[in-house]
Amino acid sequence: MRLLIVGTLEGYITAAGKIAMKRGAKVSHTDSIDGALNALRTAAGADLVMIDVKLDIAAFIDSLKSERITIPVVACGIGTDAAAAVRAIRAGAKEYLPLPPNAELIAAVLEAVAEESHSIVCSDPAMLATLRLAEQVAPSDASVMITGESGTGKELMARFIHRKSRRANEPFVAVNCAAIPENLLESELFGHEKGAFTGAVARRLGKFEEANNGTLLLDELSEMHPRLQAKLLRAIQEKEIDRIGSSQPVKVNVRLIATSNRNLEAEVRSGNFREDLYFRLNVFSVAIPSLRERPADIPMIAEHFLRKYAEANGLGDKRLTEDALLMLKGHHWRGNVRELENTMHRAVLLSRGEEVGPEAIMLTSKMLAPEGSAQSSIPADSPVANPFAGPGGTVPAAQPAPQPSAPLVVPPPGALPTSYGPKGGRPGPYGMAANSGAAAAANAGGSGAGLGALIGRTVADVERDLILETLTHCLGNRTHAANILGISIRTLRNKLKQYGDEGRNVPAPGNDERATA
Ligand SMILES: Nc1ncnc2c1ncn2[C@@H]1O[C@H](COP(=O)(O)OP(=O)(O)OP(=O)(O)O)[C@@H](O)[C@H]1O
Repeated sequence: MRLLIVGTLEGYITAAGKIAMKRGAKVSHTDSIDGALNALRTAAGADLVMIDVKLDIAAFIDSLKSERITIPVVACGIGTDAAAAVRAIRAGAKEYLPLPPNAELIAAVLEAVAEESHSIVCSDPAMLATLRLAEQVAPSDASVMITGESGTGKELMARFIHRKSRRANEPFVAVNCAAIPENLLESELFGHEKGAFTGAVARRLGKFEEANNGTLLLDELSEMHPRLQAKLLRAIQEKEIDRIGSSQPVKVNVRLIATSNRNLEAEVRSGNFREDLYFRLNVFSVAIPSLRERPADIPMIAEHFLRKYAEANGLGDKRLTEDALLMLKGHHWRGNVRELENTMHRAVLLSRGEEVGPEAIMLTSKMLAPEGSAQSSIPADSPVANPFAGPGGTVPAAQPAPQPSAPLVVPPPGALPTSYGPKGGRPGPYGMAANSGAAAAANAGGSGAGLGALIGRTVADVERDLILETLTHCLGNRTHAANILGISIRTLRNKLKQYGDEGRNVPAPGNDERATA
């Protein structure tokens, strides 16, 4: 969940931001409406805007509409100013939150948005069986290892488990171990005391303490340096952490979920990953099948993103033709759901009228992930490809897969009293801080128009241009560029390092990315 705070919130920015971060949100801030529009147009994006009621909310919402950016806007002001609240709601704000910020109210708004943006759309028996397994283990405090190819929905699954757990009302905190350099990751996880190292100007709590009583997701754990693996193991065993520069251990109560798109057993065998840590984290193993292994999900997920991006871009209803559907079903989805999402986003922008045919479907993965690269699949015969196998085979066997039935949208479990029963409404109207339609269309159109000009160039050459162009388009924001490209941030960083070493001009990280908590 990305929250953008706009304006001064009467001096309560820090308080509101802290509450939101405790609930797992990534918070960024800008002073003005122009700054907010810039952030939403370009790299940073957001899932929710909290705006000071004193700013011109009507003008802001008009600009969003005219640029076809769909995002929920919540106005914030001093509680007693009823007239301002009415004005804000009339201008199009979804809610009015009184200041000083109230933790429960902010949590409720974040949950409502998350409910829309973290739905798992599925109908394939393989995925339904995996979900049932995740639901079974969620209420326990056991550590869970979620494996699966890049972009299969591992983080989504981690959130699902958290929301189905007894910790659902406590923070969900995610750390991407691949995105943070090793020397910063230690302080990110365990925190530091003032003066612990140059630049440590104040005490900072780490993610373990932030996630206290809740769930900590260690994303792309396989990338963690062995020295930190040892410290992590101690934290798990002793249930306490040591902030850098402190000799006073701090007790923590955290449920750990780890993800990896590498075969961690192979990493253990090759000595890159500690076996004891692997067994500590892999008490229960949930392997998400790739899209290729759950073909029945493809039409549903494609339709889901078609609706989402048509709505985000202010376009009318769209539907896929049979030919387009066949094309999607037959594709080898390297970037998995994320690649399918980007494909449907492009299709929405390229198609005219209600029907989306094959001409609007631009499949790019072959250019992005050569065989054998870090992005490529966990082999189907790998132990981690089996959803039901934990270390030592201790995991209860899965129930027989249900028969395919009506398509299901699995909302976050907090919203779901029983199992993953069908949900009436259309999935996910929120959660798409889409770029402006015009910019994205120009982008998509550009890549389509120049295909002839690519002949004669090497794949590596084209890949480099695509990556650097996308990064420039995203004003240097690595996370956003990786999302658009359908590759992991680790792969993007490796590529950028290579281009830098080759003397290419690599855009610096964007301001918003640096500012994002
Ligand atoms: N079943 C699904 N229904 C709807 N959206 C999905 C589904 N699975 C994945 N997504 C979407 O695809 C994108 C990638 O999902 P997510 O980040 O959870 O994958 P991941 O496996 O953690 O990725 P990575 O390997 O890069 O860390 C997200 O935008 C997510 O919302």
